[in-house]
Amino acid sequence: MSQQPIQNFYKDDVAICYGCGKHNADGLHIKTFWDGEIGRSTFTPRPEHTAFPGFVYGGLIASLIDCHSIGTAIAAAYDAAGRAPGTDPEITCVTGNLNVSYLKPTPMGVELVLEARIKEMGERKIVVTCSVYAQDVETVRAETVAVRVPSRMFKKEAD
Ligand SMILES: CCCCC/C=C\C/C=C\C/C=C\C/C=C\CCCC(=O)SCCNC(=O)CCNC(=O)[C@H](O)C(C)(C)COP(=O)(O)OP(=O)(O)OC[C@H]1O[C@@H](n2cnc3c(N)ncnc32)[C@H](O)[C@@H]1OP(=O)(O)O
Repeated sequence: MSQQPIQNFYKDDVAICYGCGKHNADGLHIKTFWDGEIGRSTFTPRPEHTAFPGFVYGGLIASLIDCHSIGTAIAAAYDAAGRAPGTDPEITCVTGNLNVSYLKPTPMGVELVLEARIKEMGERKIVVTCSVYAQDVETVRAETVAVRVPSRMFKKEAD
């Protein structure tokens, strides 16, 4: 298991994502630990993440899956290239597709565990599956298409 989450290696000037940017003070700070096979993450929803009494808002869960799956794709892509995370040239992905199945209501008040795996590793397209567990019960399952993009693609012209 990597000691540091992949998000620690995102470049400072772009690490402002609401879900996982270390420089977004109001963000969720989702962290992905990749062990070469599985990307793992944990998150304990706060009261403001409630959907209805006692249960977690599905949009919050989709956000957790989104950034964790993209983080898993990026970590796995560095691995597949035989490179240490964060080394140049930077590997960056965006979400092309996010498909979430809510299997059971997800309870508030417990730590959620996310496990993500690589289903397909292409040149540009990386397909990631992800399950969310609450007290060892799988409540949500998702499949995400991560698409590799040039890391400077979305930078502002002035930068
Ligand atoms: C929104 C800006 C984000 C900018 C980020 C940039 C830098 C950040 C740098 C470091 C940060 C590090 C990590 C990122 C941190 C957080 C991630 C948060 C996740 C998000 O919150 S991110 C926001 C939501 N996200 C978007 O805002 C995407 C808008 N969109 C586009 O920018 C294009 O639409 C794009 C690039 C997706 C594709 O455009 P394209 O022209 O490059 O793609 P192309 O046709 O060449 O396809 C190549 C292969 O991807 C497959 N493919 C393409 N699109 C697909 C789709 N929609 N569904 C399923 N598969 C798809 C094809 O089937 C083909 O597959 P194959 O190779 O197998 O043939």
